[in-house]
Amino acid sequence: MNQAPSTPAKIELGHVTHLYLSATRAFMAVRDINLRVEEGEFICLVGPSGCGKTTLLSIMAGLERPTAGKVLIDGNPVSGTSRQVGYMLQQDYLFNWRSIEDNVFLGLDIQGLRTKENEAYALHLLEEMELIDVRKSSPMQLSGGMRQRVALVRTLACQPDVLLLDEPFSALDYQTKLKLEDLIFTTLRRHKKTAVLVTHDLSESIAMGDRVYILSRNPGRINSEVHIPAHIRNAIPFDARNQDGFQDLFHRVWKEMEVVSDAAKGH
Ligand SMILES: Nc1ncnc2c1ncn2[C@@H]1O[C@H](COP(=O)(O)OP(=O)(O)OP(=O)(O)O)[C@@H](O)[C@H]1O
Repeated sequence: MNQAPSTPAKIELGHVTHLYLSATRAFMAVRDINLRVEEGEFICLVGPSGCGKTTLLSIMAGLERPTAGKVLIDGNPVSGTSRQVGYMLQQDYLFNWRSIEDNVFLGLDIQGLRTKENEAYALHLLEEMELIDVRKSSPMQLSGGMRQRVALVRTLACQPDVLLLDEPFSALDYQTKLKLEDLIFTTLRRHKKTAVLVTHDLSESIAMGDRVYILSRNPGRINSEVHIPAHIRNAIPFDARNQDGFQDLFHRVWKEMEVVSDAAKGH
């Protein structure tokens, strides 16, 4: 992770500004965002509602083209969606009339990647996620946590290098969320993925991330960046929360959030 600055970052945003334009107004969602995510890093974006977290993920995914600034993956400009980047959302978007396996294979079909080899890889992922026994079931028969695991398998089956995760745990009960955090963390590490997680849960951001960016809003800007020490970032999220220094980091991020939230209210 300590690469020379000349090495292209896995993801780089340089002076990114984005305006949403409508017939009557131009709204600046984010302004002058600079960030670098190295290969294999896991970074988290936190900040008050409306600070532009989802906008930044959409820009990284190539779904939105920024009004100004550069967006690079491996040093190459992002000009649209690519199979190199996987996107996972709070909602799982599974089709209830298709089996779990067929939902996963559909992801491969859409990307034009349906080969015997990739099907076998998808089944291997279903096995890793302890879903192989339910592969012929309908998503309707699964719990919320299982459905999110299927959504993750569908994303990983296309073998993206980069995973963009937009509040993937927020619709789950607390226990399921903690288990899924651990599973996703270990899976992404094992497969050496680069990840960007958007979350409102500060504890989750510290437990999962190598670094946490705290954004302010109106317009969205990076307010600060917190580096998570190795003994916390290398522990699985559940254990990370019990490591020395975790509470201090939580207070630090909490205080930063208060600053940006007060600023947004005009205090
Ligand atoms: N398509 C759009 N058209 C106009 N404004 C938009 C559009 N999408 C987002 N916005 C505005 O841009 C700002 C940033 O939105 P965004 O969804 O990126 O924030 P967020 O930090 O992800 O919010 P939340 O935490 O509530 O999900 C908000 O003020 C939002 O209302």
